[in-house]
Amino acid sequence: MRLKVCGVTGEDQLRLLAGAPVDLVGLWYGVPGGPADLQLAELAHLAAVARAVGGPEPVLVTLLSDPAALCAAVAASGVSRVQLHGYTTPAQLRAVRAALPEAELLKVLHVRQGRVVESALLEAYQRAGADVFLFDSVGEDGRIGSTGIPLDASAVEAVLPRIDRPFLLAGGVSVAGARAHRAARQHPRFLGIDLDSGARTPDGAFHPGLIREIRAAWQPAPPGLAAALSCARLPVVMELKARSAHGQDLFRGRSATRLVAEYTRAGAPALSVVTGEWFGGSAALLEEVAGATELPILVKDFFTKERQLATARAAGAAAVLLTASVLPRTVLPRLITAALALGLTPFVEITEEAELAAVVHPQACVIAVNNKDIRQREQGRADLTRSLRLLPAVTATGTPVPVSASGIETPQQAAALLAAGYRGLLIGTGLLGSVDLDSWSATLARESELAR
Ligand SMILES: O=P(O)(O)OC[C@@H](O)[C@@H](O)c1c[nH]c2ccccc12
Repeated sequence: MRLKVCGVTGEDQLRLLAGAPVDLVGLWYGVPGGPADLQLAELAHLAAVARAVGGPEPVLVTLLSDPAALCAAVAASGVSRVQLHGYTTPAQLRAVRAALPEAELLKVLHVRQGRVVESALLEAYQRAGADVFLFDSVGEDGRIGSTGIPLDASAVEAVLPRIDRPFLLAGGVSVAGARAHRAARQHPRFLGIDLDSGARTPDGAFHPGLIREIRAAWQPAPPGLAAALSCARLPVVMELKARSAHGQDLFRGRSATRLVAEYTRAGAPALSVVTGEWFGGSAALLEEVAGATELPILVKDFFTKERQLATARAAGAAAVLLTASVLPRTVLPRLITAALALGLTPFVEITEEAELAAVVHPQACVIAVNNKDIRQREQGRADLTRSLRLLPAVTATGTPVPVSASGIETPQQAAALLAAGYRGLLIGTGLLGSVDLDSWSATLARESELAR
């Protein structure tokens, strides 16, 4: 995520921001009457200082849309990013694009009274050569730029399906505001945020501590389970399960935090936490794991109600287990849809091909074949051939990462399932019981290299 701080007027501010987590600084030029407006010479001087201190890169923020004036400002300052903050028309933007072919052009989209003022022109701006969009709120009185007014999330979300450029969000950006913009923050084209008043103490001074807090709050969540598995060298969801179905203690005195550290060192792309009581799990276990990792977390419990999914999400889940064999046929589709609406990946476990019929939106789900039988509380023996048998049917649903779960004990078994075409594995007991996790995962890496 990129963070831009707008309205810098002095060298001392640039030096202060060089030590803060800031990527871009906005220098105002051609903003008549604006509190941070600079003369051309000041703009050029501050841009030079910004380059010299090696901190955030400058952006020329302007209400101008005249190509000649903008060319002169770019030439004098050497700033190659231009934020067109006014009501520039697509034709004007096209002329600026032609005059400054190398510049990065950020077009501001104004949000006023619940809608994007330029909504009808989005495609035209894209065709005219806008590189980035920046949503900003307009004051009641029509004032634009650094209004401090919180940006309307639904107005932004309404137009996101139509834009194919990266975008920044601005307008009263604060720690508290991050929540309302969750959907936009998770959008693949979300580029970052732009702050002005939110970055300052009441006396107007920039405050690195505040900026750091806002950055942390707005940082998009880590990638979902499917993405994490697809990019992983070892696509193994490593599970924290306190007890086996037979009541055997699997943590053996190790804390959850310590296990998280061991799994992370072994290269886990994602973790699974069993919160179900049968397996000695609890909400406290999830809380401890969520506090100790940034990796996506799959929560394994017997979810039957939408409310439970929301609770899991709030506790830090990225994915939730939905067990096809124990959920009535009408309930599974409802829970899948509810999970997706909450931004959770449904991790749907099946044991028979027929159960796939109730899996809606398979492209957005991770579908796992459970090698044990959960209806017998996992007491029976594992049958890894079930995974091999069901793989073609699972793949045919269009799920991006078919997973084989349960009963995988050795790295050799794991490598064989990956070689057969599984894109992910879920392993608990085999890892928790191994004496040396690092060598377990090193063996798997070696075996799957050989199989390739
Ligand atoms: O420990 P194993 O055999 O590697 O299995 C892990 C996981 O699949 C298993 O814990 C599990 C599968 N389905 C569940 C449902 C609830 C709780 C736990 C589970």
